[in-house]
Amino acid sequence: MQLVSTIEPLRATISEWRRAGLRIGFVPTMGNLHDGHLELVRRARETADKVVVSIFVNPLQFDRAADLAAYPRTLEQDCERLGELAELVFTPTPELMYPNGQHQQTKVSVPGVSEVLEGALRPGHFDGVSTVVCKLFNLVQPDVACFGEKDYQQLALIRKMTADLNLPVEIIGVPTVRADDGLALSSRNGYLTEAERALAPELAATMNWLAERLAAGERDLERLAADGRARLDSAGFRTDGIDMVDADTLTPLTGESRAVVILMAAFLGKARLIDNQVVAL
Ligand SMILES: Nc1ncnc2c1ncn2[C@@H]1O[C@H](COP(=O)(O)OP(=O)(O)OP(=O)(O)O)[C@@H](O)[C@H]1O
Ligand SMILES: CC(C)(CO)[C@@H](O)C(=O)[O-]
Ligand code: BAL
Repeated sequence: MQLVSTIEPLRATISEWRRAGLRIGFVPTMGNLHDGHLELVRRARETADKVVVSIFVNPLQFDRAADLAAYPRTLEQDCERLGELAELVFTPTPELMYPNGQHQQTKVSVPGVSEVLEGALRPGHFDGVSTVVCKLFNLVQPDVACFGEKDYQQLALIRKMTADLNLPVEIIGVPTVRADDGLALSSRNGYLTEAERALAPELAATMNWLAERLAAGERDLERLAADGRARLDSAGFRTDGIDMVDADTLTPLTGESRAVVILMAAFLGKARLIDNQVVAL
């Protein structure tokens, strides 16, 4: 596996692969790789000849400075975990990605989806995500890119950006990888104390409970969200958001809606955990 941190050798390798007619798969990450990330890499492998993984803790998408400072950076361990699963790992610095500083950077902003739900809770977050992913797509020039369904709204944002800008990249969504007790794998799980980690599966359990009630025909969404919030808060979480919206449009349910997505976000100690589940209507 080739480790590259500047643009010139990245472009040289990509050009060589493209000239040889090889199909390039891409998995953007912020590092601290776990089995969820490896599943994305395996999925990319299935469809591509060469796989590129980027590891970049993108300052543009952090709305809290403390969150950015604390974010785990474990490059050596990440490269060991990847082994030969990827041909190239791209690890740019913030200076390389934003040479004129973050304020002077041209931004990509996806209307609608970037502003609601998680976008309203984390101002500027999704503009940071769409901007960095667009730049990474231009650098890596992948045929296909894999994103986790765990970040449901992010996946919707990337799909819309790719379609709206006619980017020649196929986007694949990969189902959430979970620990045996149901907790969605996340780099931020590492912030949990042992006691908090034992409590953490309650987030998925509460989500499943809401999903069952929806599947059984309950439609009072305000009541469901309030019940979910009460259950999480009494278990020791600080609920940040529980939303139930149209799974295709991320807007309020209508008579036309085919499925609802439950979007959960809650703080547990220092960690902000998210999860989601789609329920057919
Ligand atoms: N449990 C998981 N299952 C499947 N995909 C995942 C999982 N966790 C993260 N991903 C995906 O991996 C990609 C990189 O995500 P990222 O590096 O932010 O990891 P993360 O574990 O979600 O970290 P964070 O705690 O910051 O959210 C994204 O497409 C994300 O959706
Ligand atoms: C897609 C991404 C790598 C962009 O920085 C990030 O938002 C993530 O890790 O999900
Ligand atoms: N996994 C989404 C990236 C973030 O939380 O900043």
